[in-house]
Amino acid sequence: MPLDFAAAKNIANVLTESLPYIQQFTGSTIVVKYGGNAMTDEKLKNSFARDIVLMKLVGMNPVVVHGGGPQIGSLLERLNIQSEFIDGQRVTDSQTMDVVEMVLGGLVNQEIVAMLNKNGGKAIGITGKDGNLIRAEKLMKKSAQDNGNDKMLDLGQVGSVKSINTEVLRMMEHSDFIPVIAPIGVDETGATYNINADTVAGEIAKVLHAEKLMLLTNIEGVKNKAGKVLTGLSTSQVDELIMDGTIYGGMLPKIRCALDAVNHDVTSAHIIDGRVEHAVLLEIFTHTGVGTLISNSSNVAEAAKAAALYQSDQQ
Ligand SMILES: Nc1ncnc2c1ncn2[C@@H]1O[C@H](COP(=O)(O)OP(=O)(O)O)[C@@H](O)[C@H]1O
Ligand SMILES: CC(=O)N[C@@H](CCC(=O)OP(=O)(O)O)C(=O)O
Repeated sequence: MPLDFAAAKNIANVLTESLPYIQQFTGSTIVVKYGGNAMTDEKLKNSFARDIVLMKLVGMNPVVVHGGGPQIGSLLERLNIQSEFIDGQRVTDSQTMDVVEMVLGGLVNQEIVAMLNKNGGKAIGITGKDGNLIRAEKLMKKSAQDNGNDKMLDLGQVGSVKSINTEVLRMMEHSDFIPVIAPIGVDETGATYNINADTVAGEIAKVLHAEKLMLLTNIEGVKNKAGKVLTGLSTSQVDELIMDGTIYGGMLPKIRCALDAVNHDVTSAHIIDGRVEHAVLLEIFTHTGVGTLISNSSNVAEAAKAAALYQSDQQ
């Protein structure tokens, strides 16, 4: 078959565009929260796996943290166990905790490991219990005021992250292994906790001083009032969008964890559309990316990029 010069030139252009990013990010830690459609659609699953394996091959240090809310929901339904959410957190009694642990620590975690390995990676699945990776404590949630007093809601075995033991992750950083982490924590007594996956990804990115935190979701990115995707946001712009109600619901915990990360040594956080094939690679290796970049204004280079993107979005 004769060489298609136009197609070949296109491939060469893409490869050259990625070169400065490969040089910039070699040796960097990139924490990726994997969830949504990217985790259920067969084509997207493989494209995600190839992206992560390629990142490792070119010298980056990808750390995968996964969700699995819909998968937990469907097993609970099959078992006829009712499930309730308060502010995006699943109320978790001990029966529900067993299902959460089975689904996140077993089925979902091992499926991702197998998928990465099938695509040439060396993934290792762990939960927050392994090597005491995630020390958790019980999360008590404040509800709206009740007769002027704060009412505390008991969410059962839902946890917040108390500390992360980076030892096991640091070991993998200097090897071919790719960690795949299920968001389950443990306390000093050995009690198990169910933790929101975005929160775990953010906390891990913070302690590893990651270059990037990438949160895959099922929407194009953070949108403005008119429904247009905002490709770049600084922390002060995010505050404004929360105050005026443009960011609400499920996007709130995501943006809060992205903000917290960039305020604690993570260079940038990205909320990206996991429905796009190769979303992770496109975000890292191209000039434009495929979602919303959030950066701390004290990081001059990233903030300038975010501000420029925000300006062009407003036009
Ligand atoms: N400003 C905004 N831009 C984009 N999505 C928003 C915004 N504010 C609220 N949302 C909502 O947040 C949702 C994403 O959160 P969620 O569904 O909980 O994500 P995931 O399931 O990936 O964790 C979007 O589908 C959208 O309905
Ligand atoms: C406390 C809590 O709500 N935990 C989540 C953990 C999984 C998760 O976060 O999955 P997604 O990212 O797919 O939503 C849950 O039980 O669904």
